[in-house]
Amino acid sequence: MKKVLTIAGSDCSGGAGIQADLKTMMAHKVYGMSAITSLTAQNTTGVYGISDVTPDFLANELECIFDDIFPDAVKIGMVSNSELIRTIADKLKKYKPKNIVLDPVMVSTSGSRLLEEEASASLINILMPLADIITPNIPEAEVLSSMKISKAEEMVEAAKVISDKLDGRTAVLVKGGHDLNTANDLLYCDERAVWFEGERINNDNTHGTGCTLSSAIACNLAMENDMASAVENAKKYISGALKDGLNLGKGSGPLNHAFWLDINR
Ligand SMILES: Nc1ncnc2c1ncn2[C@@H]1O[C@H](COP(=O)(O)OP(=O)(O)O)[C@@H](O)[C@H]1O
Ligand SMILES: Cc1ncc(COP(=O)(O)OP(=O)(O)O)c(N)n1
Repeated sequence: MKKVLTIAGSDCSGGAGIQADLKTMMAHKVYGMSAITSLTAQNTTGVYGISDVTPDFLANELECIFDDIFPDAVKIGMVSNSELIRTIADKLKKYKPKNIVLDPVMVSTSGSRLLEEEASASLINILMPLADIITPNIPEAEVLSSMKISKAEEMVEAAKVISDKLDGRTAVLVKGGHDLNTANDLLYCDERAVWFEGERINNDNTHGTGCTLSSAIACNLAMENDMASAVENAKKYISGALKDGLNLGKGSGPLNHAFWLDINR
C-alpha cells in the first residue's frame, strides 16, 4: 500500500486542513498520516482561533513518521510561522522523501491569515525550493509573482515568473477557482504550460478545495503517476467532489469525498 503524509493544520469542522487531506487519502486507498502544524477553531463561516504547535513538537511528529512508516509522497499545507517552516525544511533535507506537494496556504477563503506576514519570505526561500510542485490559487500566485492576474495569459506569465524564481526545478500549478467564469488550472512544468480545463460548478460550498486538490495530487504521485497525469486525475476528483453538491453548515460548506467511493465501488 502507498503511504502519504500531510504536514498541515487541523480544521475542527472537517472541511479543510488535515481532515480534508486524510479523507482524500482514504478515498484514493492510500495509507494517510498527519503531522499537525497548528490547531484551528474554524467552521464554514470563518476561522475563530489558531494555536500553533511548537517547533520541537513538530520535529518530534516528523521524526516519528519518517523513522517508522516512510511516506511515498508528502503534502504540505498550512504552516503559519518561520520556525515551523525551518523545522519542516530541516526534516525534508534529512529524510529526502520523494514527491513533495506544497500548497502555499496564505489566507482562508473567509479572509483569515493562515500564514504570518513575515513568514512569506521563509515559505518562498526555504520551503518552496524543496517541493516538486506548488499549487497557488490566483491571489497566492499574485503575491508570489508580484503580478496582477486578470486573464488566462497572465496565469501563464505568473507561473513562469514563479518557476524562474525556483530555478525551474519546481512545477507550478496556478489554480483557477478564483476566476468567476471558468475553473481552468494551469500547470507550468519543464518549461511547458498545460491547461486543465474544468467546468465551473455552481456551488458556493468550496471550503477545502485547495487542500483536497493538493492531497489528491500527492496521492497520484505516490501511485507513480507522472506530474501531468497526477494533476489531471486530481482535477477529476475535485470536480466530482464539488459537483456532488453537499450542503453543510451556515457558510461555505465542505466537499463530499464519499462520492469517489460510490463511483469506484
Ligand atoms: N466553482 C468551481 N467549479 C469548479 N471547480 C472549482 C470551483 N472552485 C474551485 N474549483 C477548483 O478547485 C481547485 C482549488 O482551486 P481554488 O479554489 O482556486 O483554490 P483554493 O481553495 O486554494 O483557494 C481548483 O482545481 C479549481 O479549479
Ligand atoms: C487548517 C486549514 N488549512 C488550510 C485552509 C485553507 O483551505 P483551502 O482549501 O486552501 O481553502 P478554503 O478552505 O479557505 O477555501 C484552511 N481553511 N484551514
